[in-house]
Amino acid sequence: MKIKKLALVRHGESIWNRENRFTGWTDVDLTAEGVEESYRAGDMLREEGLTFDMAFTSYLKRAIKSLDCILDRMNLDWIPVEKSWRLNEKHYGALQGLNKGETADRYGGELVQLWRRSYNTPPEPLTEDDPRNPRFDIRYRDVPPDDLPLSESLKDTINRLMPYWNDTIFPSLSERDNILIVAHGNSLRGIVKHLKNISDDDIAGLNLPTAIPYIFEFDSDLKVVNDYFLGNPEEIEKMMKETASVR
Ligand SMILES: O=C(O)[C@@H](COP(=O)(O)O)OP(=O)(O)O
Repeated sequence: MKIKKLALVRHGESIWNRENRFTGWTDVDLTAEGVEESYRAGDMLREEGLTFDMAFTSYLKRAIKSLDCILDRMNLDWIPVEKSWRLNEKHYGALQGLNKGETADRYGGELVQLWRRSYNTPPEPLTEDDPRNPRFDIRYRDVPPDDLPLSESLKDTINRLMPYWNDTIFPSLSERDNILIVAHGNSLRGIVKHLKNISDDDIAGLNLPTAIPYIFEFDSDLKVVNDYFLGNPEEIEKMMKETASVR
């Protein structure tokens, strides 16, 4: 039986990850460590003997540049890459740019955790005239304006992600052997929730560390038969705890 593989990788550390700020759709770059850990992710995938026929990423440079680093280390710079705004991070609304720890001090840790990890509750939206409204950003000019968010819950993120998963990413697995998605903490949590049928409550407990490949194996009927992270389980556990906290 031919096993097909999907690798999910959250981008390497971004400048706002380092500064502990809510990022969402803000297009911040990688730190030097973020570049290094993305290269390391490429090494891990190569050493695992994996190769990919196609890759998908978001419209945000922290994911695009991480993907480039991974493909570079795998000598796969040539494979087709498709970008979609639907793989962007959850839109963090008016929280974007704020320090996560300071926001918890101001509003209380519980409310901040609700904004970060609840399934249904979006943060306060940006105002329509906020210069950060994605309608003012040329990269989204082909997206129907009503589809562009001013804030999102995980549920909203999944709702805009699933059409792309169902119409493009998942069908590509029928034609290809292995595919790679480099995206974001919350957009990838949406994909994992779907693939593992995780409940709305339990998905709050999944915290994906930066640049750690998460592999899903599919049988010939494209049913998930196995999933595992690459790397040292104890270190990954520690990184997940760090991702979960607001510091
Ligand atoms: O938008 C952000 O701040 C982080 C996730 O933050 P949390 O939901 O973990 O607070 O997204 P990413 O760095 O994966 O693009």
